[in-house]
Amino acid sequence: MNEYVLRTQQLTKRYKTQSALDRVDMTVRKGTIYGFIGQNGAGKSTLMKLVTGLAFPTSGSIELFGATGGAELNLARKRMGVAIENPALYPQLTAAENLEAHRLQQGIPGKESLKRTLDLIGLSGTGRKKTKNFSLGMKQRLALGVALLGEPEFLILDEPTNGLDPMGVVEMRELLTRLNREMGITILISSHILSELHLLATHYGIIHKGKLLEELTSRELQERCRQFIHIKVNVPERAAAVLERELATTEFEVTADGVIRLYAHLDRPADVSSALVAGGLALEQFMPMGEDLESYFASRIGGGEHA
Ligand SMILES: Nc1ncnc2c1ncn2[C@@H]1O[C@H](COP(=O)(O)OP(=O)(O)OP(=O)(O)O)[C@@H](O)[C@H]1O
Repeated sequence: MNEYVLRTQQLTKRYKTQSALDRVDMTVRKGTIYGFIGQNGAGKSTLMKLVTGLAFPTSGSIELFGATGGAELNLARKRMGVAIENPALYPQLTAAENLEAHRLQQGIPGKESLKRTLDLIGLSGTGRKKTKNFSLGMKQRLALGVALLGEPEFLILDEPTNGLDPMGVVEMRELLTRLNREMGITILISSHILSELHLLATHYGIIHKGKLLEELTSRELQERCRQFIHIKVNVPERAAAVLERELATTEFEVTADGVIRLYAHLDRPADVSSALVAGGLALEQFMPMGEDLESYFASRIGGGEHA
């Protein structure tokens, strides 16, 4: 899919001497869920504020639905729903009353959007319960509801899973997945925890100290975090033949230095080593390896320190 919802070019924001965003080229394609990952202070909120018009760039450009500036860009912003930082929820009001207050503030016609939105965010059963008595997960979903009132094509969500318990994270993930798959809404979502966006995001951008270090698809991330058994033997070609013949697998690769990475039989390491030894091979190294998501993230931003 090559239609862009958002593209930034060399987008830069400086606060006095502090550089919050440094020449960021970001691309969000239509229909995707873009996970924007970075530690606290990395620049995630700053980018979102620039895109939504809550702050102005020092330099660089923003293209939203093909619009690049002035009135055209402001018009394009109307196709966007936004939840950045703490949402302005009124604690004394119910979920429906909160939505109604925001509907009026945003000038969205028609009350019918209230019921539809409440159903969508799973809060239609909360009746007279005041928002102050909601769980954090419910408050986050209500904030999402506010962003959904204007039936946006593009949602920008700043850390909507922040502070949620694992169940809350799953609920938010399911809801966002539904919005994306069933309603075709493109989503830009930030988090400082990569694994929270796992199973949700289709694309990732990793930001560190204001610089976008990398953009990659979830498939590329999966490949990079793939688990394998690292095998070093005296005769790699014979080991390859043993794996194919005795363990009926071709899911391995032999690296240039003769190390085998076996991606299958990860749950049966004893069977693998026995087969190799029975094939007359001497095992020099044999260990499970691979990065998990968080260590991949740490290795990327660790590298960024020296960039
Ligand atoms: N209004 C401001 N004035 C001065 N510096 C700011 C301002 N807003 C942000 N910054 C600085 O810009 C940098 C990026 O901040 P930003 O809020 O974008 O990070 P973030 O990735 O969203 O992190 P967090 O999750 O903590 O919000 C930080 O160093 C921050 O201190």
